[in-house]
Amino acid sequence: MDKVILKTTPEKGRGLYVTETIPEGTIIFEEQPLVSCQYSWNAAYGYLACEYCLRPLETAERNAQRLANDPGIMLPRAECCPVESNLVNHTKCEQCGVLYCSSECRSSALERYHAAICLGADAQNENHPVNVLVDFWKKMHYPPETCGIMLFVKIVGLFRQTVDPQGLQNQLQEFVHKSVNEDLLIFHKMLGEKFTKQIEQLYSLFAVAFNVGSDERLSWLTADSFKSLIALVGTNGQGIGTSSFGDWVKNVAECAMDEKERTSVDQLIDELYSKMDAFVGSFLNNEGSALYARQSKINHSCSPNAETVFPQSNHVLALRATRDINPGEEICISYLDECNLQRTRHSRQKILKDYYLFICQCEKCDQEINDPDETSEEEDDEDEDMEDSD
Ligand SMILES: C[S@@+](CC[C@H](N)C(=O)[O-])C[C@H]1O[C@@H](n2cnc3c(N)ncnc32)[C@H](O)[C@@H]1O
Repeated sequence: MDKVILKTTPEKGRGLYVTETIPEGTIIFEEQPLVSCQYSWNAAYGYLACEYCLRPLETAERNAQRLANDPGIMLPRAECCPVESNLVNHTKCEQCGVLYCSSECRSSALERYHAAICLGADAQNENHPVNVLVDFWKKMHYPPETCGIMLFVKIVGLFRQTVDPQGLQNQLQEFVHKSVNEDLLIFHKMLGEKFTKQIEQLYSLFAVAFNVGSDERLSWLTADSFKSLIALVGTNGQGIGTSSFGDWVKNVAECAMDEKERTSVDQLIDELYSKMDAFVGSFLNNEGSALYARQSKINHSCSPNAETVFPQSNHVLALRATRDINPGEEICISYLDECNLQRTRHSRQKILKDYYLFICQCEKCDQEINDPDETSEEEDDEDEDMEDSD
């Protein structure tokens, strides 16, 4: 029996609840996305990920060399790099050359969407309408990226190839939707004010690239539906980060080794992270985003009892309990990062309202309802900075 059920409440809409005790550390469920993609700038900067599942394709050593800008870097314990042992399985689309971590991923992509959107010999042709669209998007949305245009391109592919367009439409409708006015706010918050003005132009390029007007399966993709689709991704999209160097570091930490080797490996890791910090800053991962039907029903809490993780270093999401969860309790994750989660009720509510467009009604916010509506001096400064950058 499934230990998770869907329930609706007037305060938060749909949410996931558990039917039996879930001990801390349990993987509550795993989920494949409806669709996932690497961000466009991330790909353009040379971060190598499987086109289908976002698994890293660079060995940890090559990854470290690139991110630290030092081709002389050599990593010990090559057996701790999962990419190394899988290199023989790497493959590509024979038509356009995009890379896959395995023939299974290539087949899944081809069967689900890639056959309909493959650019073939035009993959590097910058004048091809799909490349013009991607380029336009990149000029609107510089790193740090929050959304990938390829998600929309792949959705086109899904609609062209599915045997059940209505079923796919229903799957999209199942994600939470906002009102048209809220959609505009989401664009603004996601991509900046400039984007709001350029959305019409983006839609024109999208419509040309995919002959939206003359493709029966895409006739629902009017300018307004396109905007709603972008807002849907803004509200429901889940970020994914994968890294072969990160995987190597984790695996090395679990290896048995003598003290001398441990000290030298730890020193090397510290040095490499410093070098990477100096060269690429916080951009260490292959990054992208995805839509998950089940995970998108999980509400936010300022004292969450679960977290989303990617234990297979690809787009397969796992929901892990971060404490024991009792029968009847709602599963909640945090939409805020660790740093914002530590802020006062006033600050947390403000960020959630400004960036996620809802008033948080979690248990912690309820308990702290009588806390003063003031932030510390430091938080006041940060709040002002955030408002300035809006
Ligand atoms: C990704 S969806 C989560 C599932 C959603 N409740 C549904 O009905 O599909 C995010 C939306 O859920 C609602 N939500 C999530 N956490 C909430 C909270 N702590 N308090 C109030 N509303 C919340 C907000 O409307 C938010 O925009």
